[in-house]
Amino acid sequence: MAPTLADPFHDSSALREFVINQGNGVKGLSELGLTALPKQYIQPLEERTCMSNIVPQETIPIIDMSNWEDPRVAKSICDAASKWGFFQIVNHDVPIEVLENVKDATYKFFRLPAEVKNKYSKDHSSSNNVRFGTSFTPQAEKALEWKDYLSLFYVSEEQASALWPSICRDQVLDYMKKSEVVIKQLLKVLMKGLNVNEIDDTKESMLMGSMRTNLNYYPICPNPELTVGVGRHSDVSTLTILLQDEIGGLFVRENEGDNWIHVPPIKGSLVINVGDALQIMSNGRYRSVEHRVVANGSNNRISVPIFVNPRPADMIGPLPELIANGEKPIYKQVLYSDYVKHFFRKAHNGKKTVGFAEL
Ligand SMILES: COc1cc(/C=C/C(=O)SCCNC(=O)CCNC(=O)[C@H](O)C(C)(C)COP(=O)(O)OP(=O)(O)OC[C@H]2O[C@@H](n3cnc4c(N)ncnc43)[C@H](O)[C@@H]2OP(=O)(O)O)ccc1O
Ligand SMILES: O=C(O)CCC(=O)C(=O)O
Ligand SMILES: [Fe+2]
Repeated sequence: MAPTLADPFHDSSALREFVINQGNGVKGLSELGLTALPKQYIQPLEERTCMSNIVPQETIPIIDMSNWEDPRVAKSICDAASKWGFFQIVNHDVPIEVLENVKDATYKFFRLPAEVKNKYSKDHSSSNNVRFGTSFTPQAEKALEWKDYLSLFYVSEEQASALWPSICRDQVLDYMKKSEVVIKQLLKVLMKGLNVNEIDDTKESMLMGSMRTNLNYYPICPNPELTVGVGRHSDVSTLTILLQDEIGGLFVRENEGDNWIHVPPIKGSLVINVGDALQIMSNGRYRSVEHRVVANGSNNRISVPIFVNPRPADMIGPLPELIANGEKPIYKQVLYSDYVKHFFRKAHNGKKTVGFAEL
């Protein structure tokens, strides 16, 4: 039964019950028509987005992928990965219908009744490879985040057929499959920029041996200025390929300072960012940069990142080619699954995860 509107979630166990245990998520909270944000979502002042720190005149690079092998295009990709850690690509090979279909499928999944979505929650899912959840790591967070998600770890078509929700399975598989071409193009260019001219099977596994797609849903929020959609973090991936809708709200940190730059939605584009695994493998030459998502008081927003990762059992560290060239390693070898577990066991705290691999 839904709680009444007069201070319905003063008691945190009632909030947990409604949002997490019953699978209503923040979408369910939003649809109750609350007039004030429950206190559990109020972020400390320093974590809220302050408009005076937004630099409206700055923008991350927009790169046309139609001539990706042209040395000037390749240079702009490597420069963007070193300077910004973020860029948008246009004229890539992922068909627009594939992108529209996965966005439609995302809405369809989140419109399912709570009890159906809840079959995929941490407590009910038959596999760790499919997880419906809310916030980031609710058990470790002092303040919750205003986001629900479905996370799908790809093992095989057979496993996806058996375990993934049928309402979005084919559209997510198609998006992942069609994105592989551009992922390989980007990795080829980025490796060449490090003088790594051959990507053999071992290297390919380390760069893109496992993939996870998240469907993110950020519902309308009663007091968006008091909370966040996603707190400051860097991704633990090699690369992230992010599809966002037309609403906007993703911000990227500029040069480790206090300034944040908006990533404007561009129809048909994909946002690319370097993750911690590539920062570590490139010995810091490519940067995984902090980003965050604001909450929105007027519109629901969705995004669909594909996290391109090493395999959980891979040891990652600075690439041997860089060290053989006389470069001093700044990271040690770490087991990727240890790195990921470290990330998920604590609340979002900016760039601190990479400290786990520092020498
Ligand atoms: C959710 O909001 C997010 C997510 C993000 C994500 C950013 C990324 O870069 S995701 C890419 C992560 N890497 C991978 O997908 C590699 C593949 N990972 C795995 O196969 C496994 O998770 C493992 C690393 C091998 C660990 O397996 P296992 O030993 O069986 O342990 P698990 O129970 O699977 O997980 C350990 C611990 O982490 C939590 N966790 C794992 N995956 C997720 C997930 N996708 N979403 C949420 N939480 C996850 C899990 O709950 C476990 O915690 P316990 O408390 O149960 O110990 C960026 C920003 C966001 O807001
Ligand atoms: O929704 C977005 O724009 C970004 C989400 C994000 O940073 C993530 O899921 O890691
Ligand atoms: Fe992210």
